[in-house]
Amino acid sequence: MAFAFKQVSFSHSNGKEALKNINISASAGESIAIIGSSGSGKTSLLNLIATSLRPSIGSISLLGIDPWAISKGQLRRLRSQIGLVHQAAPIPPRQRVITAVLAGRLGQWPLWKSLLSLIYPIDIAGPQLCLQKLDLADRLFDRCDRLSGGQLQRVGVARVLYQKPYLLLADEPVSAMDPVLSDLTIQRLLEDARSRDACFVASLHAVDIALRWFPRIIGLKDGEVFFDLPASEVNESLLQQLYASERGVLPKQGSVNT
Ligand SMILES: Nc1ncnc2c1ncn2[C@@H]1O[C@H](COP(=O)(O)OP(=O)(O)OP(=O)(O)O)[C@@H](O)[C@H]1O
Repeated sequence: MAFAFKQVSFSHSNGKEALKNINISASAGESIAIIGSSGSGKTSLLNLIATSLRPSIGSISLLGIDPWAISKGQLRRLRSQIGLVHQAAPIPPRQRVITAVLAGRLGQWPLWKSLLSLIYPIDIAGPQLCLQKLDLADRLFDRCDRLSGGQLQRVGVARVLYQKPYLLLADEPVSAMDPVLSDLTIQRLLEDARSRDACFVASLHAVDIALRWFPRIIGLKDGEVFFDLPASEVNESLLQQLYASERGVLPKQGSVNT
């Protein structure tokens, strides 16, 4: 089992309950898209899998391990097997692209190697290959603040491809990309996960991309699992209900991006 949530609820420090009674699990090699309105809990869910957040209630198992019942050293090792593509890549602006990609393995390397990689690129071919897959190899030595939003997002994706985690998570990984690059990037992430039997979970606002590429779709609504279905069973009526606002105002027919 790649991950399992048992009766998990999560509240932010201000008391806002972002997730309620979540019971989901995924096997190695599975690819899942999380969809739902803004504020439905997608980022909170991914951050719980990434161990950036701890459940308020319930339990989580990641790669067969309870992350909150192990030592700090064991948690560090577990985290090195979990890769998260953030909504906005947390990359220092003056950093070179190659250094930003190398950072994917910081958690797997000894301290001396990690520190050295921040000063001197200790591997060039590895990051170059990851960037090549995303059509960005020509920017290897550029500074990150010279890149467009979509290019920077691809650096974040290249970093996780370089990391090769068993749990590959992505929070809106293609939100700043054009349709062609969005498809290419999602395809690359899926190929990478499948080739290593890793579990891939991505949150997406673009429902058409979710349905086109992912075999399993989880719809979150107001912090709860509204549906958890094969993509072939997700229809327009379910999507209308998923995205209906609390005041009952439905998006017009066909306005959901399928
Ligand atoms: N740091 C925080 N402190 C307090 N409340 C938060 C915090 N982060 C998120 N929330 C709240 O938790 C709920 C879930 O937020 P979350 O970011 O998980 O949603 P989301 O589905 O990822 O949204 P989006 O699609 O807009 O990124 C929302 O009501 C949000 O306002």
